[in-house]
Amino acid sequence: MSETHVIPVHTPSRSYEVHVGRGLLGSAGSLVAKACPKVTHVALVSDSNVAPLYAKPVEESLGAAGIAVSTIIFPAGEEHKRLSTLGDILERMAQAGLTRSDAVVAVGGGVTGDMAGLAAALYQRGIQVVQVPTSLLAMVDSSVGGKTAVDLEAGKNLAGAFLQPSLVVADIDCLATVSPELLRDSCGEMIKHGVLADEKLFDQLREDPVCAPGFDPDKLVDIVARNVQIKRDVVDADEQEHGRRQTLNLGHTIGHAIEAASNFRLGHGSCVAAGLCCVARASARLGWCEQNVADRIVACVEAYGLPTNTDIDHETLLEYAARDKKRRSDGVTLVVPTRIGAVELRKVSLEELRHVIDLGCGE
Ligand SMILES: NC(=O)c1ccc[n+]([C@@H]2O[C@H](COP(=O)([O-])OP(=O)(O)OC[C@H]3O[C@@H](n4cnc5c(N)ncnc54)[C@H](O)[C@@H]3O)[C@@H](O)[C@H]2O)c1
Ligand SMILES: O=C(O)C(=O)C[C@@H](O)[C@H](O)[C@H](O)COP(=O)(O)O
Ligand SMILES: [Zn+2]
Repeated sequence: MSETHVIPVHTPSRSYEVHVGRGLLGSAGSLVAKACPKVTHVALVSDSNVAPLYAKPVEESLGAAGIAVSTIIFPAGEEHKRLSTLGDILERMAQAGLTRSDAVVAVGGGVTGDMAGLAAALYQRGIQVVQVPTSLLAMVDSSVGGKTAVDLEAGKNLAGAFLQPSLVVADIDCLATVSPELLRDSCGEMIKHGVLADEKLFDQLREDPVCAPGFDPDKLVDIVARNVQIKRDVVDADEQEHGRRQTLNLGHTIGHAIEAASNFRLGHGSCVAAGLCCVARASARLGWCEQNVADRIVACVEAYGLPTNTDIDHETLLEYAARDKKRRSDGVTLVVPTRIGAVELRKVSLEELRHVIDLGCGE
């Protein structure tokens, strides 16, 4: 059995620990009690797929630590990451009698973490949240860094807040119940991390695909921890995305557009993978990186069986991409790979973005 990694995060608004290991759900209660000593009651928020699998062990562990639990379950799926579901969660928190000294415990994938985190940010103007990610994507990305949001008709994550968690508990054993498709989808964000910060991780992911059947869970603990460190380094340096944190959006300008335009038919990680390939191809054509960089990225995404392009028409992609949160009056900041392990931010006008989409998403 591999060791548990404890990764400290230090942002201006909060410092906390991310625990990554195996068999951690049973310790969730004592970890919460230590990280949030004043909390006596939590709202455990989970979706309709994850709750039947993992709510009980977390409830029991919290109970054993002397913490009362009110469980709130919402219907699973990105299509429910909406203001209406958020409103329902908030009403149920109020009915349960949560006070400002209580907390939310999010048990689930990125949708649960984003929505439960936003509920915590809003409830009585802000209470603590603990993230217990159960999808690989949520473990390596969404549970860390404090971005919370719901989608609007106009696009992804357009209403949200920053709220750093007080604790993250990532139990790799939860991945045993994840479908091969979801596991593959989550790898999109890990490939992104390799491209933006760590060539060694990128090569490791390429040579030994994490989504292959029977992948060693102990090895996965180390890989998840490395991904968390990459994200932590960026979030520590720029909590609220004034500069460097925008690099974590690599692949997302086009990826989010694909996700919203396809009405969430494809998972988030798959859209990021396709968006990453598109921006890499365009970058090579524009001389922003060597052709070999784009070829390696596309080959890695292909090795995971993830999409490397989209058939959505370019006008629609541009429309959604223009509503991106990196849009300012004079254009959009695009994240561009310069080599494997490094990226740069490039300000492009909407006309230039149209050209990037034409070059990157063409035949
Ligand atoms: N806040 C951030 O920094 C951040 C970062 C990346 C992605 N995100 C967001 O995260 C979301 C995608 O996350 P996701 O892929 O986890 O989606 P998700 O939460 O919808 O989970 C995908 C599916 O897997 C199920 N599931 C989760 N864990 C499971 C388990 N252990 N066993 C069986 N089924 C399980 C869920 O019920 C769901 O049906 C998107 O909304 C994306 O925008 C946020
Ligand atoms: O944490 C971040 O910062 C990220 O950009 C991570 C992304 O993987 C994630 O999908 C995030 O939710 C996108 O942020 P958004 O601000 O573009 O919605
Ligand atoms: Zn993402």
